[in-house]
Amino acid sequence: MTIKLLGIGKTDDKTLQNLTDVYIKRLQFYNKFEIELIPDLKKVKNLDENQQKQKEGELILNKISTSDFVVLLDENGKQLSSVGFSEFIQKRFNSGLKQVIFIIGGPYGFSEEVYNRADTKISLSKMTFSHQMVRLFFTEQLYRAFTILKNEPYHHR
Ligand SMILES: C[S@@+](CC[C@H](N)C(=O)[O-])C[C@H]1O[C@@H](n2cnc3c(N)ncnc32)[C@H](O)[C@@H]1O
Repeated sequence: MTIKLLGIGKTDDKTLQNLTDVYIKRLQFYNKFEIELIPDLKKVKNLDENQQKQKEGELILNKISTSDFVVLLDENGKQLSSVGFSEFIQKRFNSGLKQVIFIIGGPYGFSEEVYNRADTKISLSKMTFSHQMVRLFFTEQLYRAFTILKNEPYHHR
């Protein structure tokens, strides 16, 4: 099963990118993990909030296959412990899926169409983080989940 993280816009902060890269690299030992970044929309100043969400939503939906299990990272989603998240990942493996795709929204979140396509929503906190922070926090939590599933001494319960 491939695990993909889909986001919008590149990370312009080198420090955050370098930290995220540490976990991306570590994840390769456990599973096929890919990050795909949709380029930022051009001329966003001419778009209102809804138009931007709509356009980003179309780009996101174009990247999803019918067989994908789609998880939105959303502050209003379900909150899980790290052990709970590792169980969530294990359940996806057990279902024999080809790909699970986690999606980080744009500055205003997701369009209705993207919400409708989603299989579930997961929150990393009730607080709102920047999309670049979410890339780092998510990759670390996914790495942690694999170490929990493998009984490795990274996570202390
Ligand atoms: C700047 S936030 C957008 C916030 C916006 N208020 C919204 O309605 O989603 C950009 C993206 O980062 C992700 N994000 C931010 N905080 C999060 C959290 N606490 N848990 C999960 N994802 C989060 C979401 O994917 C969100 O769409």
